[in-house]
Amino acid sequence: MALPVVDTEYLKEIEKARRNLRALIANRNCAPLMLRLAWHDAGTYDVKTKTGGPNGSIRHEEELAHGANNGLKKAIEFCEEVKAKCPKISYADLYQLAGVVAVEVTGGPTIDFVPGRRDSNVCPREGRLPDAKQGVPHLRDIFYRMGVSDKDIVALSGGHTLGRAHPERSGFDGPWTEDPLKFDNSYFVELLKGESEGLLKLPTDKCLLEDPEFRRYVELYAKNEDAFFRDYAESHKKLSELGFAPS
Ligand SMILES: C=CC1=C(C)/C(=C/c2[nH]c(Cc3[nH]c(Cc4[nH]c(OC(C)(C)C)c(C)c4C=C)c(C)c3CCC(=O)O)c(CCC(=O)O)c2C)NC1=O
Ligand SMILES: [Fe+3]
Repeated sequence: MALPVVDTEYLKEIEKARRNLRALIANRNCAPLMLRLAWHDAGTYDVKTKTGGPNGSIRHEEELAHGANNGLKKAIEFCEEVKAKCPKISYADLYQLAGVVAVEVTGGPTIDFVPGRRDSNVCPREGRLPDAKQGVPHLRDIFYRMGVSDKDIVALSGGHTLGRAHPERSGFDGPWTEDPLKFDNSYFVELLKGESEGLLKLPTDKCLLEDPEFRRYVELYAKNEDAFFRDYAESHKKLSELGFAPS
């Protein structure tokens, strides 16, 4: 698929899509779902083969059918409403813009968004996203394959400040924090507090406490929300631009 030409016309379309996404996310309360959609499209990147990544391929049935993507069809349908009003935007840009807007409207950091991602019809094989039931070695295998660092792994896991797990989607149940629609550093505060009635901790969340390299960032972010916001914004941008060299 052709790279969208990022001219003033395209930039105007991006801003129109941003406004529509703000309205959609506010009206449907779907910020967490949209953030998960953005990650699941971007998180398939393989830095060695330069395949996968934020290229809109998740819109295809083949990839939506992957186990880790259970429940994301709803997010794809929500984005179709915006695409209908902003036909020039690539799906790749639309899904990443949705993730940026989801963080912004729930009180998180402003994330720099550079448009121009190309859509792909090639779906990566299942298994590129992390398996929530595994631990430290698996997390590093998956995220190093994307080409990101230990700091990125911890900062991005903080995205679980939003939303909840659903038994019919992943088999897990419940929110990670007391306010699943507020983007803040409470994910890390809860992680250090230990088990709390009604709050979820995935094995991949808990394992961040086991490894000293991960744990030092958990402790920093639990103490210093500004540091979390700064590092999260940087890691979010990095993941949303994997394989995409902004022109
Ligand atoms: C670091 C490893 C990691 C794993 C294994 C992971 C797994 C995971 N993430 C979520 C939901 C989930 N995940 C996320 C952000 C998210 N997810 C994600 O991991 C990837 C994509 C790399 C797997 C990243 C890097 C981010 C960062 C922002 C949100 C906002 C929600 C709530 C969605 C909702 O409320 O519907 C579920 C529950 C799905 C459901 O039942 O609805 C699971 C099992 N999330 C992780 O972080
Ligand atoms: Fe997640």
